[in-house]
Amino acid sequence: MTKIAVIGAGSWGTALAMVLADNGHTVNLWGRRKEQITEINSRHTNERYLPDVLLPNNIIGCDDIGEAVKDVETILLVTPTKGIRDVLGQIKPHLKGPVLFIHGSKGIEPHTSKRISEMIEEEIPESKREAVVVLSGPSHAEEVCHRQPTTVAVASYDEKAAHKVQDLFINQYFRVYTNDDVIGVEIGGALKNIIALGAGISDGLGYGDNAKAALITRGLAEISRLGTKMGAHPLTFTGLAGMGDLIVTCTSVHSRNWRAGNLLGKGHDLDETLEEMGMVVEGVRTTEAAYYLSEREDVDLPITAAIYDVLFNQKSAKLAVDELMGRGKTSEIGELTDILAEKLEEGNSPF
Ligand SMILES: NC(=O)C1=CN([C@@H]2O[C@H](COP(=O)(O)OP(=O)(O)OC[C@H]3O[C@@H](n4cnc5c(N)ncnc54)[C@H](OP(=O)(O)O)[C@@H]3O)[C@@H](O)[C@H]2O)C=CC1
Ligand SMILES: O=C(CO)COP(=O)(O)O
Repeated sequence: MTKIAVIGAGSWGTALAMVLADNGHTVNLWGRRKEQITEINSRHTNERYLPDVLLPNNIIGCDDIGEAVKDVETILLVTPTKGIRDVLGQIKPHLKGPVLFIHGSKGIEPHTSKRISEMIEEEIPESKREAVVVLSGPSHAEEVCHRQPTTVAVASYDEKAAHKVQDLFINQYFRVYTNDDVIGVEIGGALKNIIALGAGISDGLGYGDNAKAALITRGLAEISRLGTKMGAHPLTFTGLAGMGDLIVTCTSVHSRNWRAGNLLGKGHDLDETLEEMGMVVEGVRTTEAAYYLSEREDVDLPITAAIYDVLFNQKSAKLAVDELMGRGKTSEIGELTDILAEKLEEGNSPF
């Protein structure tokens, strides 16, 4: 059994710590608030993030990040994307030998447009990294913490590391698949949050299931286009980190992105919405990042652009939907096949 540091004691960090603890590993769960760590160690609860859940005794709360990562061979990062570089900076001075880095966060950094694995590679010297593995898929913490059947993908360029992480997490309620498409798994997990905001907006406006199915499907089309252009395997988007996570995030009341979108669709502005949520809504910053990626990669992302205007340019949600529906005529898969043809012509086959 292994000793693992989980960095981020929010809903997802705590739920993943529970999976690891159920598998017999000792988990140092780091959070930045002393009172939360005292609660985890004395009452074995994390009421703010996972109400009414009893945590296994082999989860040890730490508010000192140096203590949390001391003598561990594996570090799982699960803070919101905006905190990733900061925690990596705090961890770095404490690393003695190479460590296996896993991350379960879903986002892209605005302005740099970096994926989280790229941030890890930038912040942690190669000599201190055994490998980087991404964990993503349709997995609401609220269900995982009740040990409800859940599936995820773990992706790494290092096949052995992906299998190691599969072995760390897999159990009877948490089934883990490996994948070697790091770009696809990260892009799918991050961009589905934008589409979930859109699904929430659509529901908030009172539109029905047809509109939601359209958003999920055409959302998947634009995620696949951007991801494939960036070097992902297009089939990854039909899998757990693509279609799987889109379905769960666009249709579940657990989704913070869907709930935030729902408030926006009902007429609340962005500040009111984020204040009401009180938990991370990754889709907001990821919309900004994807908007710029769309320009950089020259890939049309009409739903993302519409949501960008609703979030940052005060466009009314109703007008954004009207404009999306009134766009010029296009074919369903033509743009993706053009991207694939271009890749093949350049000798950059994603297959
Ligand atoms: N919740 C879920 O079901 C899932 C979430 N994810 C992803 O996991 C990541 C974390 O989400 P989740 O756990 O749900 O978020 P929560 O909002 O539930 O919790 C966020 C946690 O991160 C801490 N935190 C916030 N900002 C920073 C920062 N700048 N530096 C360090 N720590 C910080 C918070 O601390 P404090 O309490 O002190 O504010 C809190 O412990 C996100 O990228 C999300 O997309 C992925 C799959 C499922
Ligand atoms: O990623 C998630 C489920 O797979 C969680 O989504 P939210 O951040 O929208 O709650």
